[in-house]
Amino acid sequence: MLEVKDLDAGYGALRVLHSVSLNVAAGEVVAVVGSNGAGKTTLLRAVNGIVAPTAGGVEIDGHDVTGKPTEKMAKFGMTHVPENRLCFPSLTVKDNLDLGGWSRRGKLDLDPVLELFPRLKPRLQQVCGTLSGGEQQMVSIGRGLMADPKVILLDEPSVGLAPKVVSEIMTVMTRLAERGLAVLLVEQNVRASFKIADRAVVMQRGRVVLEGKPSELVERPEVRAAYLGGAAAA
Ligand SMILES: Nc1ncnc2c1ncn2[C@@H]1O[C@H](COP(=O)(O)OP(=O)(O)OP(=O)(O)O)[C@@H](O)[C@H]1O
Repeated sequence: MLEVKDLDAGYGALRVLHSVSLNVAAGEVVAVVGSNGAGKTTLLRAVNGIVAPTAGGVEIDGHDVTGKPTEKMAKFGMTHVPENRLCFPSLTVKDNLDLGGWSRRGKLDLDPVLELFPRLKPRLQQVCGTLSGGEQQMVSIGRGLMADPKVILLDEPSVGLAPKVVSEIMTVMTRLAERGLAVLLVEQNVRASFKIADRAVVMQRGRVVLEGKPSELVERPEVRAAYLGGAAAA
């Protein structure tokens, strides 16, 4: 579904991504982990065209979408949930969600989002700024889903959330894959993301250095030392 081939990207003279390749099939969750500054956020931005790739390519379902503007990406079925919980604080939950459906043809349908996040149902008329951090993250993901994407890119959805909410959000990743989406998940929370990911990619200094099933990667001493505090993932 999503194919990233030899992608290079950066900011001005700073080259951040060096020939990054990965793919995500429909119904699969792929986690991208790596230390601060490894280039994970830049990877999602380059895949989504917010940062223009300088080499390499991005395909959705065989269509070349490299560097296309956001509205084109949405039309091809890609949605990006950025790190900073995009939630318009003075708008209601419903208005926030409806805004996410701008690129969609036909009628807006809140039901698939409310089915994933039942907690939002009684809060549809509440303004987003008064929600808890976890609920704001649900709105942010829900907004992305309103476009009815085939591919969803998520940048650290668990950051700053209580463990119970983190596990709720991770369960949603699995449910999205069950609905047939290709899920590309950037996470600092390696333990939580490895529990639900089908495959994982480890990035260092803008390069993919390891790739495999989480169950295989946790056996690697370098992965344990760097990301799991020396112990295997529970
Ligand atoms: N807008 C920008 N302008 C210039 N340099 C940037 C910009 N955004 C990121 N960088 C640089 O790109 C490199 C990779 O940053 P990026 O945010 O992609 O890493 P990351 O792996 O997501 O890190 P973190 O886990 O800390 O969020 C860093 O050296 C960073 O300083």
